Amino acid sequence: MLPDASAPHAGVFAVAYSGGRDSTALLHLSARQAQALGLRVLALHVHHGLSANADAWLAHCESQCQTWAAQGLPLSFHFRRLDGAPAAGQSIEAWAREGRYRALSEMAVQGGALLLLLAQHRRDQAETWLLQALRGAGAAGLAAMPAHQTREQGLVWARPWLDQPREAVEAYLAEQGLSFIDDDSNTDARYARNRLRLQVWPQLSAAFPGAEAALSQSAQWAQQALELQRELAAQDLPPLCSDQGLDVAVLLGLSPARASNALRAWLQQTLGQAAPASLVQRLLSELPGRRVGTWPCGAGELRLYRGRLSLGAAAAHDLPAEYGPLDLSRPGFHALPQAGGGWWVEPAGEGGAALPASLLQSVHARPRQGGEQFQSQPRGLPRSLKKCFQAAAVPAWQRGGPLLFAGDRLLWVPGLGADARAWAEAGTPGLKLRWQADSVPAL
Ligand SMILES: Nc1ncnc2c1ncn2[C@@H]1O[C@H](COP(=O)(O)OP(=O)(O)OP(=O)(O)O)[C@@H](O)[C@H]1O
Repeated sequence: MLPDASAPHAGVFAVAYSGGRDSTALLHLSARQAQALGLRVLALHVHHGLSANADAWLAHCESQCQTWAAQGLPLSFHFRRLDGAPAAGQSIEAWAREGRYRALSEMAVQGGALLLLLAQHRRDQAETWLLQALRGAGAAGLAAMPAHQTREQGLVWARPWLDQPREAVEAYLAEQGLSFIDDDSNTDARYARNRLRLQVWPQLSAAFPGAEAALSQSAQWAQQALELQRELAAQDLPPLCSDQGLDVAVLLGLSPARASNALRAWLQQTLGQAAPASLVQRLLSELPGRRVGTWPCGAGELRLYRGRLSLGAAAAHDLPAEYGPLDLSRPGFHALPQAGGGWWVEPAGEGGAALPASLLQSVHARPRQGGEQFQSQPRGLPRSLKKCFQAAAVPAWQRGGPLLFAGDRLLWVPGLGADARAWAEAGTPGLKLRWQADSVPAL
């Protein structure tokens, strides 16, 4: 059992232990150093359930740790089995990596560790750089693996051997007479890293003996370049961004490289993940000179309207016909899946541009049919919806969603709000509605 997480402390650290060559050496050396320093080590193993040998690896790791603990090394062994399966479109490798990271992080935090060590070394770093270069990566990919990184719950993930040659790890294993697992999948040529290791690396390092050191040095330069890109984007983005989206004229006023950097950073922030290079390139070539436009982005779309680029859900489904009666008189979210969204209903003080709850007890949702008249101010006149949308500068995608009626009386229109003829009287509490289309799924 892992100790209780409630009290993380510097006396414990964790090592991710696959049982392979590198993490065997790292765990053994760390445990010896921990012994000298009076610290404790958690050896963390993840059973992916993918190989027929996974049970044997788990058993090997457990018994190795028991042996070392019996010899007086201050370590304890912990493991987690992954369950589930890759999501549609997700590679087995990506699924295993995500699951492994999550399991390692949870076990480390649960065990009270603030530091988790991984055993990648300089050869791994050089390979990662090459693999990224072969995919056409920019600074973010070429930066390869960071030496340390603070992640969820303040846990620091560190790779203390990134500047150590693989030979140093092998020499340590030989010197200590340590045994380790040889993962059979390491020879599977379907994986790009294995092809690189088996077919390319021997020839590359024979022809360029300094390749490992040089490529991992390049990764360090790329890390610096990446930092600079981030710092520049942090300066450039605030004046470009508002609730309405990204100011395209100001973006395009930047130098091309700086505009591309700011756009990538904005997309990353907006989408919660890096945007495909093809989307960034397309936007940079198509945005100049455009006044309006839409670009598919995952299941949603990026939209240009009145000079601002923003992300929205793809156009809401049209309501097939009338729907109701609906009771929207209580605050909260009222879903209408048939129309691809729902209404947020919120109290709005007394009077003003809000609807009385009594009117919302029994309403009908209808698609726009043409000819509807909307009145935006109590002293105004009803006007066509088209004119009202234009006057209020409501972009096309905010006009999606059904209209609300009480009988034949128009109460509410997405993007415009409550019709002034239906507003709650002064002194009467009112409700405000907002249409929310279903969220935009990830890319
Ligand atoms: N199943 C696992 N359980 C715990 N940690 C793991 C596991 N797989 C990988 N790791 C950690 O991630 C590091 C990188 O793993 P990867 O498989 O990419 O490298 P590797 O060079 O084969 O390492 P090793 O020789 O230690 O297996 C490992 O050195 C180890 O610290």
